[in-house]
Amino acid sequence: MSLHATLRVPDRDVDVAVEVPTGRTVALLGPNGAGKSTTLAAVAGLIRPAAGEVRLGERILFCANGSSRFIPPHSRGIGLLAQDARLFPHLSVLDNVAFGPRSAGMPRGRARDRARHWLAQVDATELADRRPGALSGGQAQRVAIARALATEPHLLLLDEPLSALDVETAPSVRQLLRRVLAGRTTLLVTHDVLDAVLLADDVVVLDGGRVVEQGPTSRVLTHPRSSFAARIAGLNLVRGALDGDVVVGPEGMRVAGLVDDSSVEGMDAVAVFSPAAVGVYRVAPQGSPRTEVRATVTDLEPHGHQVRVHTAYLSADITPAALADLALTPGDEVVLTVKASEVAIYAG
Ligand SMILES: Nc1ncnc2c1ncn2[C@@H]1O[C@H](COP(=O)(O)OP(=O)(O)OP(=O)(O)O)[C@@H](O)[C@H]1O
Repeated sequence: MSLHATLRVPDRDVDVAVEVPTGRTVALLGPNGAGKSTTLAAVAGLIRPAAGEVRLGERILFCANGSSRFIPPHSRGIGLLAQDARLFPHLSVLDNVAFGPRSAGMPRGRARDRARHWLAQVDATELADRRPGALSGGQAQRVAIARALATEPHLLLLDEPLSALDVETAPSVRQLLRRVLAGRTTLLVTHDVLDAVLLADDVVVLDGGRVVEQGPTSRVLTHPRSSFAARIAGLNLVRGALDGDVVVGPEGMRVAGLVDDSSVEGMDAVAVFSPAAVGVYRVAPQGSPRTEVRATVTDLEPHGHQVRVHTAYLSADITPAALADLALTPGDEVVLTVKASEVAIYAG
């Protein structure tokens, strides 16, 4: 069933429209305070927006446009999975998973059969008799996934489902989610680009309580139009007006590149390029490319086998040997160069 949500929560300055087509997974991405959790909470019915509508299939779950309607969370046909498993400590794993169907009126035996089915789906059959206190974080999250699915919800809401897991456990739970989310209508809040790539068909990027970008995951990450999407995709993005084949960005920064057909002179455009395409120099090199930016190093961080040099607007990846040669530290002035052939320019 598809989700259509338009939500206005003025006291949090959130005003968004989000759609999840039937059987697809949409990731909500964005910086801290962007409005992701607020959007999820409003769809789940945990908060009541001042205006808007939430529709799941043909059913109106919430409406505050003229008429008024508010279906409580437990009657929405929505499964919610939070960061931590939040299992009932006094119930066995089996009864935790059977709890939803039981609450919906299913007889105990059938509810337990259904719970066993879903525990098998998440590779947790052998945990059925344990208490939640005797589970690892990854096991508990598997059980929580089974519990969310056991109610056979029309929509699944996932709020940073892997963020409480350690780095060894997260990949296997991510794989499990990839399996169980296939063909399900799901809205996923995440900070992690891997979750978006591996789990989501489409992404919606929020910033400051507004949708700033949306589209298929692969397009948003290869051709970002928002600085947040560019950052998580590990790309540099300069936004500005197009002047010939140059984007004129903040503080007069000029970045030349290959202009996509859709870009039109004078309109807002973005120049996008990899940090690996950026050269770093103490003094401007002879015969340098047309893009040359003076900048101050703000930070240095390891990045795979390279070092990522951050400045106010751009980042560059250089080898440790080059770093040693340049003897860079934060606060140093550098010249950054980018070849136009490495820069994609398109409408912003
Ligand atoms: N319980 C609350 N009461 C009032 N304002 C809130 C509450 N929770 C969040 N806010 C505010 O609403 C705005 C959106 O926050 P929200 O938690 O939805 O963002 P988020 O994108 O989920 O952020 P994060 O990634 O940090 O979880 C922020 O300005 C935040 O300060």
